[in-house]
Amino acid sequence: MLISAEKEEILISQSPVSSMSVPESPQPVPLVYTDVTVVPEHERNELEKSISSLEGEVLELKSKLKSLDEKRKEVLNKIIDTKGSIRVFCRVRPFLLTERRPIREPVSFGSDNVVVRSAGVRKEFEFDKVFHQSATQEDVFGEVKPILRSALDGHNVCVLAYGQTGTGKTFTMDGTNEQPGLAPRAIKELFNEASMDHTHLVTFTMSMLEIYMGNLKDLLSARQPLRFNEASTKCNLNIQVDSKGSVEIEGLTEVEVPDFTKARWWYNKGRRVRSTSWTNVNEASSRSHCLTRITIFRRGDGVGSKTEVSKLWMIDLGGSERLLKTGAIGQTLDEGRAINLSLSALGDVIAALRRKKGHVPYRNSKLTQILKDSLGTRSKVLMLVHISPRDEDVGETICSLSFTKRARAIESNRGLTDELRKLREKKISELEEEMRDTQESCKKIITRLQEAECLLSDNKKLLRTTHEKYEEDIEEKLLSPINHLKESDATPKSSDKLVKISKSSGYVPRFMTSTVTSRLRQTMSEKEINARPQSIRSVAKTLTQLSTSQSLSLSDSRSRGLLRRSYTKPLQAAANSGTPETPKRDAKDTSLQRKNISDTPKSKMVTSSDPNVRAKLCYHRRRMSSLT
Ligand SMILES: Nc1ncnc2c1ncn2[C@@H]1O[C@H](COP(=O)(O)OP(=O)(O)OP(=O)(O)O)[C@@H](O)[C@H]1O
Repeated sequence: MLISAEKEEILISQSPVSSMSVPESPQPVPLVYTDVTVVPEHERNELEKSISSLEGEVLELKSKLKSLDEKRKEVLNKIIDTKGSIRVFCRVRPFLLTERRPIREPVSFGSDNVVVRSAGVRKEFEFDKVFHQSATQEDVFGEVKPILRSALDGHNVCVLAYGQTGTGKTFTMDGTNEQPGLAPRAIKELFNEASMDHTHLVTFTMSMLEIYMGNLKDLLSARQPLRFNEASTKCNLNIQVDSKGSVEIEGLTEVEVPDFTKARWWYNKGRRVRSTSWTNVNEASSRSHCLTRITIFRRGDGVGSKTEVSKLWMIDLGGSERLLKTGAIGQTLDEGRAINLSLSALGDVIAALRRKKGHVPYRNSKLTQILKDSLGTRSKVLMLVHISPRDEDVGETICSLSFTKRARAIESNRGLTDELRKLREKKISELEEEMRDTQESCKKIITRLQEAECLLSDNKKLLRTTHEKYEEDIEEKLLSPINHLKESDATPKSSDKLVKISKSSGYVPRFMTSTVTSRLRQTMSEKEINARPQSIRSVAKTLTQLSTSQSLSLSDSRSRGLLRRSYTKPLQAAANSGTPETPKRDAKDTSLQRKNISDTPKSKMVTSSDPNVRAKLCYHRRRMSSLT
């Protein structure tokens, strides 16, 4: 926004101040030169009006956005509940380069079912979604994304990777640098979504831990033990449940993650610690469960808004091998038992929740104790079961698939009649349509909100810049009358531009009419005059104040009277009394006042610090040389 500036100069006829007295009216009034910054009052008013209307618009848009956000939340929740708040996906690992592909593959699959053939027996398992061997990390993440939105909406969310060793759990959760997995993608998505939330302030913290043989190990702790069984304050952490049922792990490191880069850094650190500790004990990572927790703090931007806290757990579970088949003994057997116990406890909890059974056996393992508040009724659970395509792994594959069968959130499609299935699909697609519409409306409002906020901030900056500069100048002049007068001294000489004002004509140009600030200064000067300052210095100050008032109406007899009084009384009093009340410097001040100021005023350009605003403002130098 450009504020137009006017350059106006006035010449007011004068009689020199050297006489130390002001003759009675209609004698000439002392010469006063001034240099003031003018932000025309009407423009300032317009700016203030625009700011207040923008503020109103921003408030209105935010409230619309809030109600749309509530609607979006509700619709998403319905979609997730209709699909099932505990969903189970299956991912089939492709054959590795080192693996021999059998002539007749034991595992075949459709979009939501897997069929396993073994020793002439055919077993079919249904899932919410099956990811084929060719499915990319992007495809998998696409299905997980809606549940992340749920986490940001305040629900606790749990994403678990389950399966036999070597079936791709870590590949799905962590991925590689070229093909990042669910965890880094999810973290990135959370930051993305948070940055687009205009009604809440969203912040995140991160924790990582490992469960090995029933012990908890803090993966982000500054001090890491070399071995798992080594004494460490960060091993064997205690699990606490507060009165609201919220689970907390005592002493677990929780780091603030302000952005994705920092979050990724911590995540990689935790993964490194995990692999290092496992190298040291010479074991494979499948012997432990690795848990990553992102805690989400979501606070509304209104005064007194509460902070909602929710958790997103991303868990790479230990391998679900059958102990008899592996022929494990000693520590390996113990580890296998511990893993199987906790996996079986997890299966029991999920099955109890699915059946909506009164008692849910959370206490049977550390894993289920930790996840108690994230597997419950208000939570969303996503289990990704991984299977191998190999002939040799058929037994393990059937075991894994049977485990997840228990965990299915909704009645399997097989249990539904065709009609019910169609109805369910129709409902989901209607809800998804509603969701798209709501999101579209949200986007439009966000765009307008961003524009309004940007304009508002520009206008505020502009108002502040001009106002501050103006106030600064006034302050400077009030504090330093000598400097001001010196500056006036340098007033340029372009007399041809000067405007003569006749006192008798009563004509006052528009720019001389009072503004808010000038009235303020006038009041200040009046106060000072009324206080009858005794020193010349005070007189000089008063004069300066009067002179800086760019719009003091000189046709006003009161103003002229003030000018006269301010010049005569204190000076005369000083002269009459003969008291050397006036210090040398003050005498100099007076002589400075007497100086004829004749330089041409320079119009300064003030540009807002914001390059978008670029408002040019002229500083108006006004000359009040004489009153005729
Ligand atoms: N979908 C896939 N596409 C390509 N390679 C895969 C895929 N899934 C797994 N792999 C590869 O298979 C191997 C084993 O995968 P991964 O280590 O992720 O299995 P895991 O189930 O986590 O094993 P463990 O339980 O021992 O940790 C890795 O070399 C991985 O790169």
